[in-house]
Amino acid sequence: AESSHLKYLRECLKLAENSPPRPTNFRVGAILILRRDTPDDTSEDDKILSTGYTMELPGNTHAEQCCLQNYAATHGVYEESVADAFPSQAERDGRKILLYVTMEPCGVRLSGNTPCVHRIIQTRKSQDNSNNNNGIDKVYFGVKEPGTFVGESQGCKMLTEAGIQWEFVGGLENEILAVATAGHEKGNKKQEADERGTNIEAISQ
Ligand SMILES: Nc1nc(=O)c(N)c(NC[C@H](O)[C@H](O)[C@H](O)COP(=O)(O)O)[nH]1
Ligand SMILES: [Zn+2]
Repeated sequence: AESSHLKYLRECLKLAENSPPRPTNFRVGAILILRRDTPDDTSEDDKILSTGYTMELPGNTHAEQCCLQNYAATHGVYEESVADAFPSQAERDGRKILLYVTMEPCGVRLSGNTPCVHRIIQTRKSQDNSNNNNGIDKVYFGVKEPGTFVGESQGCKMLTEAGIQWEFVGGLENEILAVATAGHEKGNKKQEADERGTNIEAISQ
């Protein structure tokens, strides 16, 4: 059977298809989920906490940003303190808070808006500064960010430096890139090679 990781990345890819194609960003989908992150990968008590896709919310918004903002809005908190509304340790019952996203979270954005890695890190700084780390435990993504806009992506490194686990899940790269770059002008052989090339190399933690 297909791994749950690929199952959820396929769900994220479906979300990404709702995103309006633009030459200036990527179409990405994200799902925030509560689940047991067990090696055998089977768990019945998964709970979807929120979803998001690029430009779902007004403005130049990213999938991960919309996912967190949607959760915050439905729980009556500001996005900056979204983690305060995350399930308590008791409610989690040993499950982890995972973020599935079709593309590596951005470490820098050409627009200068807050990168998604910062938003993910922010969830682990709970208001009362207790180190109960009630934030996102791990990020799963299906492609490294291509070099189109920011060159060598820094997202993974920044997550590692912040002590947040991440894992690249192979198998959907071509589909994810095709959706992500639908708004990019075709025929630019250099750009296409660049966008495809970055995902051939293996990604190591
Ligand atoms: N992980 C991720 N989720 C998204 O929803 C999205 N659009 C990107 N895209 C990354 C890319 O680096 C930025 O889109 C460009 O750097 C332009 O920056 P803006 O998006 O205009 O802030 N990356
Ligand atoms: Zn982003």
